[in-house]
Amino acid sequence: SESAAMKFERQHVDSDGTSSSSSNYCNQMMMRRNMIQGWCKLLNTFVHEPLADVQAICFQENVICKNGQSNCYQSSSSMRITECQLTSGSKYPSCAYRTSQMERYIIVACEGNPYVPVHLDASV
Ligand SMILES: Nc1ncnc2c1ncn2[C@@H]1O[C@H](C(=O)NS(=O)(=O)C[C@H]2[C@@H](O)[C@H](n3ccc(=O)[nH]c3=O)O[C@@H]2CO)[C@@H](O)[C@H]1O
Repeated sequence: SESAAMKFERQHVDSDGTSSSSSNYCNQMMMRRNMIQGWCKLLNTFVHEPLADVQAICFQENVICKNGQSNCYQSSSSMRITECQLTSGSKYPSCAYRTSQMERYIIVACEGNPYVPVHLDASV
């Protein structure tokens, strides 16, 4: 089955994707990355940086996670991201997203050996 690290990459890493201004980016990507499974995910961030740069965050600034755990890390530089936010009129299985391209510091939770991102906590 899919590891937590692989799930993180599927859900959050789109290195080649430009933070495309196409308003359809999120509608396409949420489907393509299999995130419309049973319900419409409220919010999902895609990061447009090389995988190695995203993995390196696990060795950057240690911060407290939203859930109180201490295995979260904030990127030391801002990153190109696209935020996909569910629109109010959405009804599963037709999940419609608003596509917002941004530059943000991202906060990930890391686990395992090798110590890699397993969860995207927030962007600031
Ligand atoms: N400290 C930890 N250490 C290790 N693991 C930890 C830790 N914390 C959680 N997990 C695990 O991660 C798994 C998971 O899916 N968590 S999730 O909160 O639902 C993911 C959020 C994120 O996908 C998305 N979101 C959110 C904000 C944003 O800016 N961008 C954005 O995309 O929304 C989702 C809901 O918020 C779950 O198995 C949980 O146990």
